[in-house]
Amino acid sequence: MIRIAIPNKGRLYEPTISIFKDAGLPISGGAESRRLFAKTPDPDIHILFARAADIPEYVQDGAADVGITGLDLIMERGAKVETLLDLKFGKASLVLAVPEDSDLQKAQDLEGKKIATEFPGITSQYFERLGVNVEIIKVSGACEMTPHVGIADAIVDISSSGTTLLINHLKAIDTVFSSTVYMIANKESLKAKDKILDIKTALESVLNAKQRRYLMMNVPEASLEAVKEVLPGMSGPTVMKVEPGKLSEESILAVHAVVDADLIFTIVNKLKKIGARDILVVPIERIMP
Ligand SMILES: Nc1ncnc2c1ncn2[C@@H]1O[C@H](COP(=O)(O)OP(=O)(O)OP(=O)(O)O)[C@@H](O)[C@H]1O
Ligand SMILES: O=P(O)(O)OC[C@H]1O[C@H](OP(=O)(O)OP(=O)(O)O)[C@H](O)[C@@H]1O
Ligand SMILES: [Mg+2]
Repeated sequence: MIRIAIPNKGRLYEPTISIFKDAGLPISGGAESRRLFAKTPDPDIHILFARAADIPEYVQDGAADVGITGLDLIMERGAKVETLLDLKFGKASLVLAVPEDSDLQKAQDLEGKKIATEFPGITSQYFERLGVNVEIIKVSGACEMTPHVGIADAIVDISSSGTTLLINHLKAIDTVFSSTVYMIANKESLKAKDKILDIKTALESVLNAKQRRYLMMNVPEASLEAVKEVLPGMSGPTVMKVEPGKLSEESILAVHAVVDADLIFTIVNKLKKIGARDILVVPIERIMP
């Protein structure tokens, strides 16, 4: 049996549910129902809902074999786990920020100052690395308020859009840590349970697919070589003969290819110019190389 701990609420909940669904492991009976456990279509794979911040510990201790949570939370706990895969969502930075009218411009200017944070571990490592002595004040929320009430001179806090800093008249002067969500595993479980790597492969296939599109088009046979030049494809395009219709004797081929999502705009324009038509761009659910 494999137990996967996933966030039970907050920003990471929905995208985690969604990637498991796309990976072919839809989770039935979500955390909205206040349940602690849920099932997947694989009778061997069970879900445990937990606070994102507690997941590194659960995985380290073996309460869960696999966990999905933010790299910042994993580092903060100093959890001894295997980091298997960057899932690329839940992007956020831990930034060092000071009041916007402050003269403090860089970490070195904070010698002897007070820093409020929800991440004392990562923050103290950051200042130690720079050889700057600071006093760390641990808070458990509303960190942005602390410089304005004399509790701290600066903060290290999560920033994503930057809106919260702006509203609270703070400016970031350095990035302390960049975080995304990771799949982690218990070290012993990883050695004993092969299926953990199958789960990793399934999640990886969803990430691969997100960056690609399936392109379908009809091409006059005479344009095939030109079309092939435009299509970078994973391997060469698939080419199929289209049965001639009643109205046209022209020899038409159906061409299919997988292409990089970032290149779609350029490629489709080129294809139109060299005679491709009936072009369809389709999302892909998973790609297993
Ligand atoms: N804008 C953001 N604010 C806070 N955390 C974020 C943000 N974007 C991504 N994250 C990541 O989400 C994780 C924190 O998730 P958590 O569920 O603890 O907080 P939350 O989504 O703010 O929920 P809540 O604070 O309501 O419990 C961290 O790994 C963090 O890096
Ligand atoms: O750069 P932004 O997009 O504004 O996001 C950053 C803010 O979001 C988080 O707070 P959250 O809303 O989770 O409230 P919390 O402090 O109660 O966790 C985080 O602690 C910052 O305050
Ligand atoms: Mg929060």
